[in-house]
Amino acid sequence: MNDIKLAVLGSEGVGKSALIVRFLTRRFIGEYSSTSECIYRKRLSVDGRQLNLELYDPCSQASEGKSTLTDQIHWADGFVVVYDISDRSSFISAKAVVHLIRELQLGGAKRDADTLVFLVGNKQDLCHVREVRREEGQRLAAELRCQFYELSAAEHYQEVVLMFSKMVHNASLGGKCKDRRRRPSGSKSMAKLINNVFGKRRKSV
Ligand SMILES: Nc1nc2c(ncn2[C@@H]2O[C@H](COP(=O)(O)OP(=O)(O)OP(=O)(O)O)[C@@H](O)[C@H]2O)c(=O)[nH]1
Repeated sequence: MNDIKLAVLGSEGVGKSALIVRFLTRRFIGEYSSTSECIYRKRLSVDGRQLNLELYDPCSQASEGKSTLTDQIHWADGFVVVYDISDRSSFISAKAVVHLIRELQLGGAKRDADTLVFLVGNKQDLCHVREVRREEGQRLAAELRCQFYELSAAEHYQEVVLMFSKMVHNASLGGKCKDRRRRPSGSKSMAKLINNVFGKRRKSV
């Protein structure tokens, strides 16, 4: 069975956990406990093939033994790089992350690399306080050779599932799945994912 490793990256509070939880549980839950980075696992069937999906959710807070962004990029097959459309600084961070992915991929001769980086503008429901125009996201994605999505983990279940499904599909093509790489850190089961919910104290939007 093949493993697909996806990293969901982006600056603090952009909604990385929210997107992952939406995809894995169908639910949007306002607050998440994530004091440590983690990997969630899901078994999927794609085009009749059984796949083990590993989804890496970094924790933005500094913690001892935390993997570096470079470790995370080396580990993953595909990347969902998230920014918050109501926070321009998160857009600038997302751009830097995609640049780093491209830089580290240069030596790696990864095939199909263009299809394995998605730029995602999250929190589309906050368009009344938007700081990043959709066209800017589209332009950046074109410049960086990424696929672009603008959506809302809070309001768009189908879009979130479609986005992750497309990434899984892309990563499953062409023998992209790597076998043994160092895991960025610990892993978590679905039970732990559920346990994380409600634990984190954070300002709601
Ligand atoms: N309005 C709105 N709020 C969202 C959306 N997605 C996430 N949030 C909120 O944004 C805050 C941060 O969400 P998280 O999923 O914890 O963000 P994160 O990127 O995992 O944050 P770190 O783990 O600190 O890096 C929470 O209060 C969420 O409820 C969205 O689509 N719309």
